Amino acid sequence: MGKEFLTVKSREEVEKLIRSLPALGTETVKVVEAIGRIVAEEICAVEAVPHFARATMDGYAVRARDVFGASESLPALLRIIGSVEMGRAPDFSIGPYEAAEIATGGMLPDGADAVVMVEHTERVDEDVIEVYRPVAPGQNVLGVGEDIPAGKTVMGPGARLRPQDIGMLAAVGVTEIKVYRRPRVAVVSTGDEIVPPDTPSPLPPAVIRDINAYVLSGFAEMAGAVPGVMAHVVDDPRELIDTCRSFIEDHDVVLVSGGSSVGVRDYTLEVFEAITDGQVLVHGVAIRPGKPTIFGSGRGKYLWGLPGQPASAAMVMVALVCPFLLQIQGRSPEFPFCRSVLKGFLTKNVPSVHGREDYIPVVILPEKTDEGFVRVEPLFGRSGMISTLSEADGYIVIPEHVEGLYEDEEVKVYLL
Ligand SMILES: Nc1nc2c(c(=O)[nH]1)N[C@H]1C(S)=C(S)[C@@H](COP(=O)(O)OP(=O)(O)OC[C@H]3O[C@@H](n4cnc5c(N)ncnc54)[C@H](O)[C@@H]3O)O[C@H]1N2
Ligand code: MOO
Repeated sequence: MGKEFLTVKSREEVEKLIRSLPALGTETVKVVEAIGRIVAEEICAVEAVPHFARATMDGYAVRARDVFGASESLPALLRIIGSVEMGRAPDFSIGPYEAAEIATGGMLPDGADAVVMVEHTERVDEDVIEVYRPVAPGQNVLGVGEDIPAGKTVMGPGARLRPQDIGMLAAVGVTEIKVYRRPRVAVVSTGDEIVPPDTPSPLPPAVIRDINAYVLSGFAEMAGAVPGVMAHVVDDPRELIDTCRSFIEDHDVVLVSGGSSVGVRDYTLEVFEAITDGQVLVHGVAIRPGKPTIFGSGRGKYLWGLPGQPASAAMVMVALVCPFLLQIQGRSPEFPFCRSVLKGFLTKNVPSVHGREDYIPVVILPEKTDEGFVRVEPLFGRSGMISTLSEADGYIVIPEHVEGLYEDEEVKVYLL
């Protein structure tokens, strides 16, 4: 394969390719350690939650028919026959015109079908209460299986576990769960001009501190991957091949930034061909920034070559690499990647070229329109700048065949 972009693909074509990739595999983990993980099995509730009728208010367990029509002027009189202990099944049952003290979460005694709140009663003496309000059957009670019916599927493959889902699993007694394996991602920055961030000031001339390794690793972690090694190699094909070969041994994915273009010192393509036995699936994508993106796979491992310009590399992460990382974790990804989506109106015209999908950083202005919609200010920084992205709240996407957007046009903002 030559050094030209022989196979520039549309973003949709690359998306289709990514969506066809299998998940890496599964592992069983403790539920308490599973926050953010993607579920790989179906979990059913073996028993109902709760498995007994529980009070949802502090008060008295009663038979609803005994307090029917009760009021301030005509209270119902009930005899107290006991007190429900928390965590224990009552050893008595409620008969006609009887009641038992019960706290929120207590088990309803047999015979009772409702709870009257303590504030709607008055103690007449040791054994008798007056009830001033009626209750309907089931009122102030959580019935058997009302939270989770027995046999219900509580979680299925592809779900991302949030704290509330961990709680659901705890409620049904599931303490271990099969999840998809998280990809381990190594990041390699290339370029003779790149020095580590801890290089003290004043920097020698013609060098810059490594930005991309940190940006790429951070995005990979946001997409659920395990950040692995970060390294820098100079522009030497042998060294890049050796580094990638060694990293791919104990990582699933290697991201290489820089050297993806067609310059004489751009070796990434050669490296990919050597490592993936020629399985370079993508060399060039019709997105801006990010055209010189390379993607290859072989023997269940993946290599991405990203443009060196920091803003370009970051945009390729959100447009393609983060969705890819979700796909191989068994989660059907959204394209592009973001934390959430917001709609708003543009404050300015945004030019775009036909034939490439454009990713443009934006800020959300603090003041809203009269109708309460957010105003979206495009940032026209250059790809070589990191400050634009750091300032941005998110980005907008202009489709491939649209030549720009107008001021006041409605846009979707992908928040980061
Ligand atoms: N004649 C042409 N020149 C360039 C073209 C083109 O089409 N024709 N495309 C430009 C675009 S757009 C991009 S993007 C870059 C892609 O270049 P490479 O992927 O080969 O990346 P490099 O040349 O290695 O680096 C580009 C730029 O980014 C800086 N860089 C690289 N790595 C890092 C890092 N880890 N941290 C911070 N900055 C980094 C590097 O110093 C360069 O300034 O090519 C354009 N040129
Ligand atoms: O194509 Mo470059 O990736 O715009 O910045």
